[in-house]
Amino acid sequence: MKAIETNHLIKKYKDVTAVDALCLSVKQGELFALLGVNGAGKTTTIKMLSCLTAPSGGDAHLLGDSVVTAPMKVKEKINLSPQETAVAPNLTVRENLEFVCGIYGIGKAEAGVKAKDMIERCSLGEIAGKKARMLSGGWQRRLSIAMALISEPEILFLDEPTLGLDVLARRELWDMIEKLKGKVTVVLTTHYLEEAENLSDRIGIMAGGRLFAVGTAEELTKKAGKETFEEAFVVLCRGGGIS
Ligand SMILES: Nc1ncnc2c1ncn2[C@@H]1O[C@H](COP(=O)(O)OP(=O)(O)OP(=O)(O)O)[C@@H](O)[C@H]1O
Repeated sequence: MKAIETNHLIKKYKDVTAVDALCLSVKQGELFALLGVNGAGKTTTIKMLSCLTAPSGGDAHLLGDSVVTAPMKVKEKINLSPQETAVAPNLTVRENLEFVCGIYGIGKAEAGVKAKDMIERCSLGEIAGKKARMLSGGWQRRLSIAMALISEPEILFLDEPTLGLDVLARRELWDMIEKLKGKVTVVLTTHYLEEAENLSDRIGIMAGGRLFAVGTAEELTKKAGKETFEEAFVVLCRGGGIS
């Protein structure tokens, strides 16, 4: 069974078609990057797949369940770390993790164990007692991802996980995401070509709500007849008529 299978998925906002008949398939355990220019439809795609917004047409199945007819079942299997880091500023890192456990109905004792485990897994030990508002952007993003992982999702969506981070913080976050490879299916959106190239198993290039090309960075570079992935990205986007 595929982790994600979309069938002509569409989202329209009045006269704007944000996502236009998207057909995409992601394997279980795969790290898939959705790459595209501003307004390409990446966030809208993630929002439909994580049941935050209903499609205007088409459907998507996540591990066999439809976002249209079985969104509650889908929600049990997925989680999302949104573009705007959603941490409670006045709670410590540990308290944020325990708070999320509470949302999932996990009792206090188990929440403590889970939070401790997540602090270890995500290497948050040195900041576990700090209030979230005192953390740098990079640490806040790491906490946000840890909070999304605590429900043990089979599919994790990361919307622009390293947006605005410095080079070092980005590399640290990459290490964290890399560790999830093969264990959790990850779909991330990004503007950074090197992020998609370094982290992902496959890349989908979106523009104007449509998916123009899918493949490994190497395959896409070859397909475009270019030396570098950056050159290939430009060619593939222009080929889609969005230069
Ligand atoms: N709630 C909304 N109401 C109206 N239009 C919207 C809404 N959300 C998105 N759009 C439009 O849909 C299109 C796709 O937007 P989306 O945010 O999905 O793109 P994106 O690829 O994530 O862009 P970015 O990289 O800038 O975040 C854009 O034209 C955007 O203006």
